Amino acid sequence: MAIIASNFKTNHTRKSTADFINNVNDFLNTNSISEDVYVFPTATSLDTFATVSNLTLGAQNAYATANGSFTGEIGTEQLDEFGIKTILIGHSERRHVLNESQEEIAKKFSFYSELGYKVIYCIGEPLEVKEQGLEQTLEYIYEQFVGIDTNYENLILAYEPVWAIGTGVTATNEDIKSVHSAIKARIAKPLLYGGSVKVANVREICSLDGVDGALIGTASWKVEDFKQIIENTKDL
Ligand SMILES: O=C[C@H](O)COP(=O)(O)O
Repeated sequence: MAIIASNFKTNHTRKSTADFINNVNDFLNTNSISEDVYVFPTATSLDTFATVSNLTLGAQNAYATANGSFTGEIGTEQLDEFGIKTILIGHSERRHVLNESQEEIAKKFSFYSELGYKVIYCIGEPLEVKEQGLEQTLEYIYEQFVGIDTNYENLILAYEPVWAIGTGVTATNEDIKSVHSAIKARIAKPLLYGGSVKVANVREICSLDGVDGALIGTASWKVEDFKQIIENTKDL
């Protein structure tokens, strides 16, 4: 059974997020779909929704704190208000656009894992590393596990090559298989693929050996497309 996750990034309003969640919830409920589905809205659109048990709302990011003086950040006090117990950590845009260091990421991981949060932990290499070959790629990826307890029970991994994110260029099946099998050989955790997953290729990608689901940005933001993605990966 595939795990399907939608990362809204900086898209959707409170209203459109609520419409999206309720629509997906009705879809899962009516069609008795039991895939694990995650939605990561913006922090301002987090809310309490009555959903089926296999639809989970998560935070795209939060600071390693309950509360305090961290301007612009949210902590567990704000997440608790909506019962949010799932978080993305190490996303490529946090690493490469917001310049979060591995040390900060590891600190965040420790904080949220100690609280029992489900963590979707992202790893992936930029283009200049990929061009150096598989060995360098894996070396780069393994550095992203420094300080991370990969035995943590509530851990899901997501391999997202930076060059494939939001570019429309999906990694080839061979690329995905070689990186996934190497990571899987080291870490026995569910492993999602992310990077230009689309309605048309999601089933093929999620059927590959070592791929347990997909973390999707762009192609998941229209609710009809996201429902089609869920439909396309049914019964895998
Ligand atoms: O979190 C999702 C990934 O960054 C993939 O984004 P994308 O589907 O727009 O390439």
